[in-house]
Amino acid sequence: MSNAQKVTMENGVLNVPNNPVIPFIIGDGTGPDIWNASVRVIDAAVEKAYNGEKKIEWKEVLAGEKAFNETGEWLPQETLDTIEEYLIAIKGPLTTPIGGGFRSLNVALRQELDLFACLRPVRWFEGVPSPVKRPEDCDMVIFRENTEDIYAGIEYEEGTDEVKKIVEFLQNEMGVKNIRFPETSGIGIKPISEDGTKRLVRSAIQFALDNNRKNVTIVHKGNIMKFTEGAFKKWGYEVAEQEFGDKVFTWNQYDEIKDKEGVDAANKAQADAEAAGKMIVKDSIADIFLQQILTRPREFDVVATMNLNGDYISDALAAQVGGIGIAPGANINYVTGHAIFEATHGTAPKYAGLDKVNPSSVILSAVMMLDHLGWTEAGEMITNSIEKTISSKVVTYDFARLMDGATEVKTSEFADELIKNL
Ligand SMILES: NC(=O)C1=CN([C@@H]2O[C@H](COP(=O)(O)OP(=O)(O)OC[C@H]3O[C@@H](n4cnc5c(N)ncnc54)[C@H](OP(=O)(O)O)[C@@H]3O)[C@@H](O)[C@H]2O)C=CC1
Ligand SMILES: O=C(O)CCC(=O)C(=O)O
Ligand SMILES: [Mg+2]
Repeated sequence: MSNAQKVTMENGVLNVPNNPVIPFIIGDGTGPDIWNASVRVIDAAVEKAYNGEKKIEWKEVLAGEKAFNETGEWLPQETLDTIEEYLIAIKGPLTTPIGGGFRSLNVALRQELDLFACLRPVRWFEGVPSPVKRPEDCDMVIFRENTEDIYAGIEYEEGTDEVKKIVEFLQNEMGVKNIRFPETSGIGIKPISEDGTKRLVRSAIQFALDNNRKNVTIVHKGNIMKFTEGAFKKWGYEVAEQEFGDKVFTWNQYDEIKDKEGVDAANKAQADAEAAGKMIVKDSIADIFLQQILTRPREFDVVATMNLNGDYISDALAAQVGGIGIAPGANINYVTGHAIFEATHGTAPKYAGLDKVNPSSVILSAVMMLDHLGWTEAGEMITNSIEKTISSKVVTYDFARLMDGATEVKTSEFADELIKNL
């Protein structure tokens, strides 16, 4: 008889039984290849780390093509209810059609379950091929706001009655004169709120303090989008100063001191704060940020940003440490405890069913999940095995094409190798 039980959360603390039920979504495209390899590695690590005393009871829930084929719905309510009930889940990538069709199921899962923080750690593993000279200098954690921004899906298609109404409202009631081609524009709306910003930046700062990270950078395009991205910066600094004032020093405080007392006083205030062990909270405009993470990655650590910036930054930083094949992530609501772990990459449809792509992103997402559950020994075992396997140059196609003397293996064979090296 199965002893499987739910993971629960009480007073902000997760309660994890030895046989937790964890729902999983297999994913579209390369999802099944990756999942079938990953689950073997996760189970083997848990078995070995706890001598069989702990075991995950996997519960499949449907989304995407498999859900549509079996139920006629892309994201059945039962899937949302199950994840709501069992708290922690893991998923493969899901396809989103471009320019029409249904809206992103990945985004829908995040919004429906209010998983407001998309956490994407970016670090280099010894031996992984990278386009930069010193990939080891890149060690960052992205906190991407996951429920707002243009991802809220408030968009009106060119030529429709809806867009006509919006354009007329903007022109007639709001005095807008600069819609360049009003007859042929589609319109998207970008909501960014104080509540949404503050809960995200609060989580990022708390994470940075708990994990002894060097600094938090608020990344925005506030010079152009003043009341959305600019407000994100303002509210971000407010959280930092009002809620973490004894633990952080902000560049906003630096600027205020500089304006009143001059640059020397501001430099001294920052130096004193750092000497007192305070963490720096700074900000960067998104375009220059994308240059500086390449040229001076050591200056950045935890990154707090909005949904679209976070999406771009995730893939750009992944490239720096070896690519999207080794880029894990988690979508978390720190208040309710709900979390869905998933890779940064998508379904890579051209490789679907070929048993070819790198499963490391999903496997490392599972490591994040094991750490989140407090099963750090199993997570560490997997991380060590990935390092050992890559160092021995046994890798999937994405790394093999960039490495001299590599042995290219299939997704399933890479998993075999990881299990052998646990
Ligand atoms: N969270 C999610 O579920 C996400 C879903 N998507 C969806 O996925 C679909 C495809 O999106 P697309 O823009 O092509 O992006 P993808 O991330 O799916 O793939 C782009 C490229 O990245 C490389 N890649 C992706 N996954 C792996 C892997 N596991 N191992 C090695 N290389 C990998 C491949 O590069 P190469 O060609 O160089 O070999 C691939 O062609 C879209 O429908 C999109 O909406 C996208 C992102 C996230
Ligand atoms: O939902 C999608 O199709 C894309 C999502 C995405 O790019 C991401 O989560 O980084
Ligand atoms: Mg993306």
